[in-house]
Amino acid sequence: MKIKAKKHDGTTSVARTDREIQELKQKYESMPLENEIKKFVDMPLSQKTLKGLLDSKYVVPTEIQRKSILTALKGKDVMGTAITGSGKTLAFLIPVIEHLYLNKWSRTDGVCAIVISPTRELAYQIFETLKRIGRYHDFSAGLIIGGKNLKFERSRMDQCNILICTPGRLLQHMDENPLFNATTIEMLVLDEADRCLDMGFEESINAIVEHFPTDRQTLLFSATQTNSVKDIARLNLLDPIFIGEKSKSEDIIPELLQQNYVVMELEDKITMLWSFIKNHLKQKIIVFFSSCKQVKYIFEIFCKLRPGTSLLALYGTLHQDRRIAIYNDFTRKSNVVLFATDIASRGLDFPTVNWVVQMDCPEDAVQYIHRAGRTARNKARGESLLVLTPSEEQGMIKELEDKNIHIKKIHIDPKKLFSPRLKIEAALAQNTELKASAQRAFVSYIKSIFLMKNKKVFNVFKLNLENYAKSLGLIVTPRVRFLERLLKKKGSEAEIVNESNDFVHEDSDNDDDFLKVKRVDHDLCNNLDDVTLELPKKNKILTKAAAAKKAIRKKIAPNEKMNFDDDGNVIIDNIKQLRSELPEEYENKDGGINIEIAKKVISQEDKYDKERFRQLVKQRHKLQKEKLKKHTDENLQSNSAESESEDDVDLSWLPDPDKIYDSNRKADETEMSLSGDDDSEEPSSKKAKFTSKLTLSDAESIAAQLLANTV
Ligand SMILES: Nc1ncnc2c1ncn2[C@@H]1O[C@H](COP(=O)(O)OP(=O)(O)OP(=O)(O)O)[C@@H](O)[C@H]1O
Repeated sequence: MKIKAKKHDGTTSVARTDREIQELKQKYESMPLENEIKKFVDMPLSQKTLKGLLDSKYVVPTEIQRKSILTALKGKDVMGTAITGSGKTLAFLIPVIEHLYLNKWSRTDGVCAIVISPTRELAYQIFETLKRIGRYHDFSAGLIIGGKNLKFERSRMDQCNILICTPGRLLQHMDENPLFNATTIEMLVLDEADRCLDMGFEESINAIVEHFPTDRQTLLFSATQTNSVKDIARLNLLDPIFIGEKSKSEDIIPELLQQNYVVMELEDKITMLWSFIKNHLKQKIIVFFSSCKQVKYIFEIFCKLRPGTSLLALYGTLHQDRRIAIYNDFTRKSNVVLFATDIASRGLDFPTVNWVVQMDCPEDAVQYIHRAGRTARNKARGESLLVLTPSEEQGMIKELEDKNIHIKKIHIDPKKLFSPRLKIEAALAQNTELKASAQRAFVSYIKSIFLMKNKKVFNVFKLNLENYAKSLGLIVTPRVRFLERLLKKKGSEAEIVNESNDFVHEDSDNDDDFLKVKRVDHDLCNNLDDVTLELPKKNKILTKAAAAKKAIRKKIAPNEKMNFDDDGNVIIDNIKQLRSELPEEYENKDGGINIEIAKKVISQEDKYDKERFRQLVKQRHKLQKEKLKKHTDENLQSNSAESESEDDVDLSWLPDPDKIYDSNRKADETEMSLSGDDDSEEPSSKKAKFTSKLTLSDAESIAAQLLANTV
């Protein structure tokens, strides 16, 4: 009975799914108009999707969702632009889920949709949203980002129906993973499309798109526009539908975002930031800097000074797991300050951020919009503060106004500023690592300014480096070697400024490799998404193998050691001359190593080596024998001399030795027989002095000597 019920249930569920799919397809043919849609339930969406949306408290679609979901469900290509925080993620995730559902995609069918995001954090965030709204569906999804276990991803990738990836990592899998089959892909989504399509990811995206079928559906979303015509051609978009307006400022800046800027000298920025944090202890704040090293240093020093609120830091050189942990930590907390580089500027949706502070002037208006857009999301209030130096003010404000971004200048009450300078100096005096970190931050900021494109805004020679160093707690201004070298080479500041136009900043520990092409082409690097390609070649370390190869290539004969005698003639070592002919022949040949010949050479040389060793052993034995013979001859001579002297002396008056030594005779004989074969090098007379049992002849010779002395 139970089994029957199960079977019965299963059959109905399949039938119900089929029926729902049929109904949805019919609805697609007569899509409701945009203004008829008040809630998600008014859209032709599957029950499972609607349930997922409802669970996540998404009831009323935002404008971009209303427009683009309906268009995308019809299978059209979409280029969607809407202000930051307006809900673009759901605008593409819902059509993706529905496409899989309507086409009855199952786990065994392979990858159907790929969503590409320029940063790992954003990919992670999209993946989390997908998990929430797609929880009632049976598809599988995978997060493919750099810094994660490549092997694990590789083994699971072909079982995923939806992949959320960063471009570099996706390309790596496409190139190296035989399990990955791109021909099944029916949908491609680029989130932050303008960033994905700019020169940093250009080649990666081109290479990725090449693998995909051309009849796929493509959805592009961003808060800022792409170079549309060129990109449409690159991505093979087919009559794309443009959604979103581009000209008015209210279309790119959230309504409830209050935008301010303040002008101050570079050396006052730290004081301002410290005071700002102290005055906003109960708020959630993101502070943007232009380089990892600045973020790292400010985070370290402010942690030491304990401002009285939680501090976090997010930058690209952190380990991926740490990055995700910090992301989650900041999402969860409400009174917290996050110091970040621009990896946090695009797409990240941190709830209820009160303030965005841009400590370093953004590269351009687009970067300004994305940074500022981390607050005032989805019709919430938020404030942004841009900090400019006097030399940056005019150029940057003009650039923003050109994009219809109107921003209010404010002045900070000097009474509200508390300088942490003395505390910072004291902390640096005690901690050399912190001091080194400050020096790195100093240099990386100078580099960032030097490499910025817009020279009307950024001019490194207008900075007061000495005062800036002091504001970081550095008594001595660090040397900026690359500037010194360039000044020496070029002669004038103006020329240097022009030269730096083609490059932008990237962190580096080494002053020598600071010039890097803006935003590396990611297919060239293995799995990272924010690495840069170096232009000048580094001084290569010359390995022994490389030196040997060079010598062979240039036909340089290696040196040979020669020994000379006192007359200046070469000493020829006969043993060393023993060599087989094969190696000589082999050495004279050009070209690489032939393993087979090399083996033969080794075995031949081995024979000669053994022969050489045998001869050496023979020589040694011969020498030992000669030495022994010489020694025995000497002993014999001394014994015969003794016996001659015995004959000359009259010993008849002495007592009979046989009687005296009779008792010991046996032992003496034994002793003699043992020592008789002894080939030790000590003369027997000397040895007798040290033994208590003397031989007969020794005892007699001693007695004779004693007698001679007494006479
Ligand atoms: N229909 C909706 N109802 C309620 N909240 C929504 C709805 N759609 C999106 N949101 C919420 O709005 C916030 C912003 O959404 P999302 O991150 O998708 O914006 P975005 O347009 O992609 O922003 P960005 O341009 O910065 O990437 C999120 O917290 C999301 O949960």
